[in-house]
Amino acid sequence: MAYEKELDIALLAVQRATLLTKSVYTSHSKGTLSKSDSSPVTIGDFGAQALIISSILHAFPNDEVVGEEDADDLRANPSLKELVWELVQAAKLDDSAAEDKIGGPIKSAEDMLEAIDAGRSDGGRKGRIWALDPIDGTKGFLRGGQYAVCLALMVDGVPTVGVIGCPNLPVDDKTLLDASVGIDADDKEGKGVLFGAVKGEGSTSRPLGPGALLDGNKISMKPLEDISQATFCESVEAGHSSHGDNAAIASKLGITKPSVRMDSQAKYGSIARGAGDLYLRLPVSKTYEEKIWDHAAGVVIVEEAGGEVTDAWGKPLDFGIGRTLKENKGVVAAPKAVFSQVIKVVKEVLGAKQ
Ligand SMILES: Nc1ncnc2c1ncn2[C@@H]1O[C@H](COP(=O)(O)O)[C@@H](OP(=O)(O)O)[C@H]1O
Ligand SMILES: [Mg+2]
Ligand SMILES: [Mg+2]
Ligand SMILES: [Mg+2]
Repeated sequence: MAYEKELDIALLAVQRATLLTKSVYTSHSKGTLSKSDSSPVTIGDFGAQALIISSILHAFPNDEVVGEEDADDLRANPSLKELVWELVQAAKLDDSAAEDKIGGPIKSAEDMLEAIDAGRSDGGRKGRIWALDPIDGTKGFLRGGQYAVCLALMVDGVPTVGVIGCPNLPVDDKTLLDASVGIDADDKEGKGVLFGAVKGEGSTSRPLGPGALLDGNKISMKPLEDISQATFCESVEAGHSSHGDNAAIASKLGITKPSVRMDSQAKYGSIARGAGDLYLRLPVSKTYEEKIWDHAAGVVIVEEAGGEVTDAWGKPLDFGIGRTLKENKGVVAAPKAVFSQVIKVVKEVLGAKQ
């Protein structure tokens, strides 16, 4: 299989990072800071970014990484740095051969900061660049909702390998989406899924536990004969995606089921395994640029499960122009068979607002 080693390392790296995020999820103190754009970041985000970048650079020392976070706040705040360092030291895979493949423990707190800062690549159209979202859906993570640890390898600007770890999603691929999946989520018995995909090779899911070492189950989007029967998902946060526009689109498509709101790229994983059908992310702000790490992994997983993903105007997402998708607005994902029907209505709704 193409990119077998990359997928293997990415699965193990995400697996290990979720050990850390799960311990923060259930802890009272999440060390939350507010970033310059006033979005939240926690000790879980920093710790997961350190672990994953150190895994990737151990296996592929010449690759670049575009990571969401940087270590400035930790360098300025020694006690916060110490908290993250304790978490990072505690996150270890049970299987020692697997742990060795991703380089074993990080050696020192300074190495940890350097690993976090190795995510400062500007991205681009040439070569091998990983896009990393150490915790996607940080607001969900803080609220007790869904969140995801997301990693993708882009080759010459094209998302080629994608891995998403969702500690709070039901492990069973057959669990259909309803409102309960998105709210009051936990990682108890029967929860935790690891999605993986390689371009041209299909998408899989497996249990997030020690499951990174098992073969994945093939997943695919649900065949949808009648679009009015579709279940669509969208962000919980109304500031991230326009609930009003999404609802207008659903209604024009004849969809009567209420939307399923959930945080993070758990939405991409869910529709890829047929638990829901459509993902609508209609822009709220005219100036916001979607970040490549919020979509790269999800796009490979949905495309390889039989879906199509474009922006809200039907334009292909361009991951090769830097850290953001600045030439795109919004995101729409749907099964190939109904994609043109969906995008036509999305354009009508957006066009009416111009
Ligand atoms: N105005 C905005 N429009 C769209 N997305 C936004 C946004 N502000 C923040 N985001 C992004 O929305 C992501 C979460 O998406 P969702 O709503 O689907 O859970 C955040 O990822 P992080 O949580 O990794 O910061 C953040 O990058
Ligand atoms: Mg963030
Ligand atoms: Mg994100
Ligand atoms: Mg994030």
